[in-house]
Amino acid sequence: MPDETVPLTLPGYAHVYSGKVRDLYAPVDPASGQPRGDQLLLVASDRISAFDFILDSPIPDKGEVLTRLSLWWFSQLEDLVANHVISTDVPDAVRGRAVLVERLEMLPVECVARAYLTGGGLGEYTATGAVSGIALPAGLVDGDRLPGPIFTPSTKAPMGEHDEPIPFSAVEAEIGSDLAARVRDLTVAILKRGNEVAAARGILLADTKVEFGLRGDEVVLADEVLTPDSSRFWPADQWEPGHPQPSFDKQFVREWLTSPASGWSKSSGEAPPALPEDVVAQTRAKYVEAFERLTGETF
Ligand SMILES: CCOC(=O)Cn1cc(-c2ncnc(N)c2C#N)cn1
Repeated sequence: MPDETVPLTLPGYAHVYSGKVRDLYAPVDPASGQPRGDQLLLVASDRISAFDFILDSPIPDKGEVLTRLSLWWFSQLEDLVANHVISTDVPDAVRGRAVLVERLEMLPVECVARAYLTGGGLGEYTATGAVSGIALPAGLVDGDRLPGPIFTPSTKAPMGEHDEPIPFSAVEAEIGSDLAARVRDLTVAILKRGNEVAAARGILLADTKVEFGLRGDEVVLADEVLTPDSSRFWPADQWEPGHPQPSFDKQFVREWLTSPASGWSKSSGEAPPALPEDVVAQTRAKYVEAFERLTGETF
């Protein structure tokens, strides 16, 4: 298992940035020896995060499963929005879990849409009756489906910090009203389409986070799209509003980490212990199941 904690050395590529579970590289121009300014290599690791920690136990194939799922969604969404994908012809060391993408002028907004009320959105609703300034019907409980997906943007917080919810007016102030309306409408449409496809396969997408960049005046979908890392995946057959829903992909991890068997406490502030092999295997199987159910392909 490669060491997932440090960026890989990829001959011909310069490391640009590491997120919690993905790393960004730039191809190096052989003539100048400088990183190219027009392309990036987006590499998904097998790292998994839970309770805001990056766990010591990588999940084998997670990077490849989520990369292939994101690529499938990009193609499913091409009628709605252009995307940044150039090629999957990438170095052998990251084959299957990396994508060569067009470097865009990224918009400084985490574009979140919610089809169900939970997490931070539920907290805001409980306190104010609204989410991102959007008033919602009274009496909603954790896990309730919203009348329709709503746009609930956030700031792009530095690594390790939580994104801050911002009202639509702040997005307009940041990127202008026209562009704000375009990314709002696209984000909602992406989640709507995602749930149309996923519901028929027994999965509910409670919410999702997408990122857009600009290619001139054109809004282009970047980053990853509708994966279990960017969206809450819920098993449809266990959906029951009124309490936190089980996660399609992270339930085994969460249940073991919060069980006496782990010897760990969420409130301890300490890093969680490594996962037992069976929890790793069950979690891998859930990522593969989500991929196979949604795409109809065999991993
Ligand atoms: C470690 C992973 O970090 C991210 O994916 C966030 N991020 C995306 C970009 C980006 N920048 C220009 N063009 C793009 N096509 C992209 C993309 N995707 C930068 N950070």
